[in-house]
Amino acid sequence: MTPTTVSGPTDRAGTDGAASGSGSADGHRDAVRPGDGVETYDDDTADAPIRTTGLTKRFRHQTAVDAVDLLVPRGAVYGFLGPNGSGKTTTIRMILGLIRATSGSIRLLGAEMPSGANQALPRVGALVEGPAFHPYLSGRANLARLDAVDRGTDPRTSRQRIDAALDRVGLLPAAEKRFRAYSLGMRQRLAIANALLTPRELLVLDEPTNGLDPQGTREVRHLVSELAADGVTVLISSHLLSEVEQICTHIGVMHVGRLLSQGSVEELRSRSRPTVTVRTDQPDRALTALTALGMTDLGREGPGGTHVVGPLGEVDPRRIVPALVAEGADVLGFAVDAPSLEDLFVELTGEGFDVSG
Ligand SMILES: Nc1ncnc2c1ncn2[C@@H]1O[C@H](COP(=O)(O)OP(=O)(O)OP(=O)(O)O)[C@@H](O)[C@H]1O
Repeated sequence: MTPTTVSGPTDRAGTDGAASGSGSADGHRDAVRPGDGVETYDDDTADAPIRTTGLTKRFRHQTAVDAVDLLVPRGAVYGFLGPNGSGKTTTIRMILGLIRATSGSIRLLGAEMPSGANQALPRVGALVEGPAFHPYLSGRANLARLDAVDRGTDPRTSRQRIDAALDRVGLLPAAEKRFRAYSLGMRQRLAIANALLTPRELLVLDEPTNGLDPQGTREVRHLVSELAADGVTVLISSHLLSEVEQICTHIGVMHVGRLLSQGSVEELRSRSRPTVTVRTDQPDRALTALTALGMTDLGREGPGGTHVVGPLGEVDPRRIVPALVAEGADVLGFAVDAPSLEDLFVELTGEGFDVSG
């Protein structure tokens, strides 16, 4: 694949033609998607930096992206998640005007894409597949080279902007080191510095932690958090939930071209139902006690059916152990577990995220 960066009004943007059927996604707070599992946002999303409506891309007979209504609110760190091949990169490339949508519409920082590319893209820093860095040039010289070919930037301020970007990603002390001597994390931070050569309202990072070791992943995560704290909206794609979960305010889950779910992390977590597990020698009594509290869908698991398990529902967990004791059920173990986001996604997609990296 050809390495690509979009960092301002490049001549790639928008040259691939307009999205067909591109009705304007107006500022209304409309339903994100009329399907199961996809949330609407309660907050005001009229100025959402990214909003797609019915975004679709077909490659010959394959529908790589299928009617996706993506909504990235201002100030969000939006984790765009899904297994390999689920359509994340294709969606991102359409948003940035790098490929033509088959149908649907895209609003990027208030501009219709790709026709409004010149208006929107200078305010977007993007990392898609990584820029082509020269191994024998220093980090600084590499940025100077890329800055020089970006016709949207002012050459007179180049040095100053490069230093600011290197400083932003913590690479100023290593600015004169050759690129080939950089660690993977440093290389990725340099790529992000390239996307930050001018101030950006929105950063679009496609798999920025791909191939990084845990240290490099932490570096990128830390950098993204800092940028978000400065008010930059971030769309970050990953096939590894665990790599981005802790920095995301919002999450969207892609699966086979469809956006199965999106919403704030809070909303998604609130959808997961905590489960109660009681380990006891008297499971029948435990079942009686829990049923009397109003719990339903209870079952017995474990060796000899000694684990009584069921959803907590509306029951106050502090009432459970006293009720069990009052019923004469010895409590050998008691737990209330909230399912992780990972559990929720397994439920949604029928598969977990690729944990092999
Ligand atoms: N130019 C293309 N021509 C034909 N098929 C394509 C093209 N680009 C992507 N696809 C197909 O579209 C589907 C979605 O690919 P895409 O790269 O968007 O997924 P992804 O979620 O970004 O996965 P990954 O994390 O592996 O990049 C895949 O089945 C891929 O093979």
